[in-house]
Amino acid sequence: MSTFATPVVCAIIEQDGLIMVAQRPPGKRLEGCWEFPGGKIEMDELPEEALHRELFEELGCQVEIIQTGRPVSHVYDWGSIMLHPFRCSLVEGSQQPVAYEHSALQWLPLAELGGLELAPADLPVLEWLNQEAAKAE
Ligand SMILES: Nc1nc2c([nH]c(=O)n2[C@H]2C[C@H](O)[C@@H](COP(=O)(O)OP(=O)(O)OP(=O)(O)O)O2)c(=O)[nH]1
Repeated sequence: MSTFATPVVCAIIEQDGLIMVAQRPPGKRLEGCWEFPGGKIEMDELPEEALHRELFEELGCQVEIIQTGRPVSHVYDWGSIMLHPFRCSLVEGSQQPVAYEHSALQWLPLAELGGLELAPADLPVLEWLNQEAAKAE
């Protein structure tokens, strides 16, 4: 197995106090798990560029970045990823997200995300979101 960690971006899209999560489709790794939409960063692409590209491809929406999180690494049995999380909001006039590539989308309060079967790499991201929410109180 390569020791190179595949760089991945993900967006925590927030709207009206809710967060969007997307369900990974059948036939893909982590099938049925919930994730924050995004995907692999391509060669010669900045994380922010990958984020905008992936969200437009997967959901048809445009976002602006509210806050950049610290990248988290996770080792799966098929390899490692380095996940770059971004808190985002939809830009004014953007299409609402549509599940072009996911099985389902749902908007949930932060407190309910812990009850989902999230992709394991997303647990430290959830921890970060909880820390930021506690700071904002
Ligand atoms: N987009 C996204 N991917 C995540 C998250 N958490 C997590 O472990 N991943 C993993 C799943 C995939 O292995 C990889 C992202 O790959 P991808 O979404 O671009 O493409 P893919 O499903 O075809 O990936 P793969 O089957 O080749 O691993 O990162 C997350 O919150 N969002």
